[in-house]
Amino acid sequence: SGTGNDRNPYLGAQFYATPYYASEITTSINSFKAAGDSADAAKAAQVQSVGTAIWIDVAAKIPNITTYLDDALALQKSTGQIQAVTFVVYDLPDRDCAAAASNGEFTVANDGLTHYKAYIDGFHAAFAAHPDNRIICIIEPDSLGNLVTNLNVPKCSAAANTYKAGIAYAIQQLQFPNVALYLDAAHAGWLGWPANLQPAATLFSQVLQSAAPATIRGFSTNVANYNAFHAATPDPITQGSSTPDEESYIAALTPHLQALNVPANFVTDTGRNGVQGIRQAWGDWCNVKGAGFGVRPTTNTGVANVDAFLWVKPGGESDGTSNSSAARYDFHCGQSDAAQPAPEAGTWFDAYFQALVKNANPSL
Ligand SMILES: O=[N+]([O-])c1ccc(O[C@@H]2O[C@H](CO)[C@@H](O[C@@H]3O[C@H](CO)[C@@H](O[C@@H]4O[C@H](CO)[C@@H](O)[C@H](O)[C@H]4O)[C@H](O)[C@H]3O)[C@H](O)[C@H]2O)cc1
Ligand SMILES: [Mg+2]
Repeated sequence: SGTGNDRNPYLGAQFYATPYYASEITTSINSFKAAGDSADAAKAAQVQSVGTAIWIDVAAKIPNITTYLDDALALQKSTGQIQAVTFVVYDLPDRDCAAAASNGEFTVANDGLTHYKAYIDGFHAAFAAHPDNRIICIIEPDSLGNLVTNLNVPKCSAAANTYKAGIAYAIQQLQFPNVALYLDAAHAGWLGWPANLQPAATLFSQVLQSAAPATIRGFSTNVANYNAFHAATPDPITQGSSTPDEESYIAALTPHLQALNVPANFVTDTGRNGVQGIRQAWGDWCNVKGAGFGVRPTTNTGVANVDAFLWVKPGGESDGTSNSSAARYDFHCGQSDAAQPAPEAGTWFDAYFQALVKNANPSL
């Protein structure tokens, strides 16, 4: 199809490290230094050069796309190395419909699809002006997962058509020779269950048919989650599942996608999966205590149809507030395995970042 979806976009490229994440980390470097912990301060400094995805979670951040692409282009020219820049498209109306922590700015009731299309048009314009960058988009984490398992949640069922139309529009508008798209496929503990697997593949296929002839590179898994890619021994919480890790989930999903002629390449988030056995239940997702940075971004995944391990969720940015009186409080963020006190989703959680550094596996 002559777009960036025809090949692994990360091959031969550096994983672009954003100045923004580096600046957030400076806060924690200073915390380590203030505690006289120079060793961990040095480890934290290493993380400043690890590539993470850039979450465009509000329309006000659309100008950032150009800022980062210009910065990455300058870096390409000065180093002679291609910089793969990964964005997360994350602003659907009634976003995060089965939770409360990451509710977005648009609603279906308030003409959300119109606003969402304008948001996507902002990506289109920025990408059209940057033909020399290597660009990847992770499209709408959790969204289709919610349409597979949470249509019983009124907010999800009411938003279903808007999610599908919005995602199809995004796929159509983000077709460029230098852009690769990965649609979010949740994770092993969410859609890996036999009851969810075929419905997920069918839904992905339907969305792609509505976007045709526009296409994607494949799917992202484990975004903002903690699952092992390859678990030496299954985490107890996965008891009874035939897909106890991301590798087995991807292996199980792939034939369902191939049967529907849907591209079956993947990227998996390893940004917070260095430590297993830390969750009380597989559904626990909020600021899980004991988590550590996982395998650094690489194309050496060991699996032919897994293009790369990425750090999609920037470790250290909160999953959600633990303040039970806050508007966006979600009870998962107040559970026994959730680190507390935690700030609002997306804001810097210094203590959590410090723990990710200490618990990193492989170690920093
Ligand atoms: O034995 N069996 O055969 C069997 C069969 C079916 C079973 O049921 C399955 O159980 C699973 C595990 O509880 C559930 O998975 C959880 O679903 C939640 C949404 O509902 C997800 O939460 C999201 O997480 C995101 C970050 O990942 C956040 O960004 C986002 O804000 C947040 O909302 C959890 O990750 C995810 O782990 C499935 O729905 C459910 O169908 C269970 C057993
Ligand atoms: Mg979230």
